[in-house]
Amino acid sequence: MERLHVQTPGKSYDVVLEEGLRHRLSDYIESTYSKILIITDENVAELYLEDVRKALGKRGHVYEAVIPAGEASKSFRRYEELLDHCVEAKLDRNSLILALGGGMVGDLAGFVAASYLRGIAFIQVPTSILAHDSSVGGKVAINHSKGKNLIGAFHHPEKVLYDTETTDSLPEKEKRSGYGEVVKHALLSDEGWFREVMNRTIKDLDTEEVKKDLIQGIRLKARIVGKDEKERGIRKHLNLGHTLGHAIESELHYGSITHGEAVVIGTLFALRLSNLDEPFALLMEWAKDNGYPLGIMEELEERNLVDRMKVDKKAQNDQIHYCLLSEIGSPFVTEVEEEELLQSLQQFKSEVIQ
Ligand SMILES: NC(=O)c1ccc[n+]([C@@H]2O[C@H](COP(=O)([O-])OP(=O)(O)OC[C@H]3O[C@@H](n4cnc5c(N)ncnc54)[C@H](O)[C@@H]3O)[C@@H](O)[C@H]2O)c1
Ligand SMILES: O=C(O)C(=O)C[C@@H](O)[C@H](O)[C@H](O)COP(=O)(O)O
Ligand SMILES: [Zn+2]
Repeated sequence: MERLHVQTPGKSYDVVLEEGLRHRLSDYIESTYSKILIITDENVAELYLEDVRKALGKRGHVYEAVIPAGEASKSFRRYEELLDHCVEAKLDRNSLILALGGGMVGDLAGFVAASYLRGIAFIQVPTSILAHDSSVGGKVAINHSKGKNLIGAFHHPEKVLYDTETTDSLPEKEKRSGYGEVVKHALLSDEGWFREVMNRTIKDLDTEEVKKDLIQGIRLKARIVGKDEKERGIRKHLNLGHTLGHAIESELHYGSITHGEAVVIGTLFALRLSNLDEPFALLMEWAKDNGYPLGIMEELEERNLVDRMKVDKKAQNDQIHYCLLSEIGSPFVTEVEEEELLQSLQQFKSEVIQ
C-alpha cells in the first residue's frame, strides 16, 4: 500500500494505491454520506461494478449510473443525463459521487459533482493507467466541439482510491494511452526516469515498473498542484504535449485517437520546437516501436490545427502559448508565433509520416 498526499490552499486529500483495494472500499469511505451514486462506463461496469457493489453492500442508498464508454461521453448530453440521475435519486449536499473508471469517467463525474447543488463530494476510483494523472489535481470537465475540456471546474475529490490491480485488464491501446502521460511526467521530471520509460515495452509492461511510474507521476503532479492549484503558473507545465494533442483530439471529433496517444504526438512536436534533437529521436523511435499512431498526422491540416490551438486554455488574445523544455526536467511556457507553428508543423508532418 502506498499513501500519497495532495495539499492545496483549497483542499487536502490522500491518494491511496493498493492491490485489490476495490474489495475494501468500505474501509476507506466514511459511513456518514447520506447516499452514494456510482458513476461508471459500460466496460468498467462489466469488469468491476459487481465488486464495488459488494464492497459497499452494507451501505443503504447506493445508486448506479452506467454511461457508454469512450471520449464521446464527455458531452453535454451525458452530463445532463447524469444530473437527471442525481435529481431522481434525490442526492443531497451530504451525498457522494463515486467515479469508477478512467479519465473520461473521472472528468465527467467530477464535473457533475462540481455543479450539482453547487458542488457535492466525490471520490475518484481510477481504473486506467492514464487516470493516475486525471484523478489527481481537481480538473474536471466536459468537451466542446471546438475544444477539449472547455467547460469545467476545479473541484478536488475527497480522496483517490486506486486499485492498481485493475490496470491489468486494460487493452494494449489503453496502456499505450496511459503511458502518454507517464512520458510527459518523466520529461517534466528528470533524464533518468525518461530513459527508463524509453526502455519500457507497452505490450510487455511489468507490474512493478508500472506501479513505480504511477507513484512517481502522482508525486510530481501533487507537488505541482500543491504550488499552483488553479494553473496561474507552473501547473501549465503539466500541459506539455497538450497544445497539439488537444487540437488533434478535437479536430478528429474525440474518439478516433486516445488522449494519451495524442499527447505523445504533441510531446514529440514540443521536443521539436524545443530543439531537443536527441530526446526527440529517442521518443520518436519508442513511439513507433510501441504503435503510437503517428501516421494520423497525414489526415490533419496545419491551418486547422493552429486554429484549434487558439482555443487552448493557455492562449491569450489569440496568441498561442506553449510549454517547451530547455532540457529534460526544465519546462517553461512561451508564446510561439503562428507562422513558426505552421512551418514547424509542416516539417514535423514529413518527419513523423514515414
Ligand atoms: N483531469 C485531468 O487532470 C486529466 C488529466 C489527464 C487526462 N484527462 C482526461 O482523461 C481522459 C482519458 O482518460 P482514460 O484514458 O482513462 O480514458 P477512459 O476513461 O475513456 O478509458 C479508456 C478506455 O479504457 C476502458 N477502461 C478503463 N479502465 C479499464 C480497465 N481497468 N480495464 C479495461 N478497460 C478499462 C474504458 O472503458 C475506456 O474504453 C480524457 O478525457 C482526458 O482529457 C484528464
Ligand atoms: O492537471 C493538469 O493541469 C493537466 O494539464 C493534466 C493534463 O494531462 C490533462 O489532460 C488536463 O485536462 C489538460 O488541461 P486542460 O486545462 O487543457 O484541460
Ligand atoms: Zn492529459
